[in-house]
Amino acid sequence: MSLKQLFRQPMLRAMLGRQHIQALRSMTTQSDKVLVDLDPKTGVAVVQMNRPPVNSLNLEFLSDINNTLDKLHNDKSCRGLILTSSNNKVFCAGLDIMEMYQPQTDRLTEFWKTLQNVWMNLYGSRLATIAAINGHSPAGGCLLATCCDYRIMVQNFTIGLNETQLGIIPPFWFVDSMEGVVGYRQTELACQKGLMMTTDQASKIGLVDEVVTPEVVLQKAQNEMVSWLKIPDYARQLTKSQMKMPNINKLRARRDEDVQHFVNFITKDSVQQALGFYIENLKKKAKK
Ligand SMILES: CCCCCCCCCC/C=C/CC(=O)SCCNC(=O)CCNC(=O)[C@H](O)C(C)(C)COP(=O)(O)OP(=O)(O)OC[C@H]1O[C@@H](n2cnc3c(N)ncnc32)[C@H](O)[C@@H]1OP(=O)(O)O
Repeated sequence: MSLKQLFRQPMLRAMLGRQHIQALRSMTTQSDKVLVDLDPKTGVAVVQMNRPPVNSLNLEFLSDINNTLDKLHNDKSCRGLILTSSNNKVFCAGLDIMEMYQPQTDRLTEFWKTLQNVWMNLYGSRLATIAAINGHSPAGGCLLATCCDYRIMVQNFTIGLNETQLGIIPPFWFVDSMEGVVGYRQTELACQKGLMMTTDQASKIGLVDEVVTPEVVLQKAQNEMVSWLKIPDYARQLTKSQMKMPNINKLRARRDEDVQHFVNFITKDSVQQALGFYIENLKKKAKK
């Protein structure tokens, strides 16, 4: 959907109002892939991922997400962030597989470093963060959701860290993110088996906090945010940082090693072959 079409959507217009559409327009001049609407009254920013067709995370999109997070973190009026998608079937399809297939090493390295930055920036955000998961959320999409403080997901979609099913290994910080939400045992099951869970299954293990219908997902996220923002920021932020810093420091200490592992792993012939088959199947499935 084009930006013009997006702005014309009655639901979006009603939800945001004229003033916000204006703010959204001015920020989209910086990136049309990440749409931001910061409500000056509440301090809540709705951030819509908008990279058609499926919000897959390539280097440029990740950089845009990172820049958006930086801007919001530097804006003192901003206290909360709701992360969602402009595509009402796919929240985020995870990493752009094309970044990993037959890659140039420099770009692959930059890609992974940027993903690490996004993770640290969102996972450790000073803002109260809520994922309004309005579509499928595999792999890197699930990672973004688990970076947030709270998850509200629309029924009848799927979510999970499915890397092992693709013959790849979820990095330790993907696993740490998941473990922080659902605990060790459920993470072990979910990650080793590469489980893609339905919204209901994810809700049963606590991977999502609320299951809702598509029409109300953003309103529910706004309502939930009100309760988070009733807590004094310093108390909430310090509590969050106390809980999240150990994992962030773990990645900081092993950043270069993690990049090296990723590059070595992805460039293996066997992994390239597996990715090639996977892409072929995705394309076949998309054509059907
Ligand atoms: C010792 C230590 C070693 C460390 C090693 C590290 C290893 C690396 C770890 C990296 C981790 C990876 C995490 C990832 O995120 S990998 C990506 C995983 N994502 C997926 O598998 C999702 C695949 N997509 C889907 O299942 C579906 O597309 C969907 C999201 C459910 C949406 O379905 P849909 O029916 O609405 O859309 P569809 O027709 O399938 O797709 C439309 C077009 O989009 C293309 N596409 C889909 N997903 C991706 C993607 N992730 N990347 C790039 N392109 C994607 C799809 O091919 C269609 O394209 P086209 O129209 O045919 O051109």
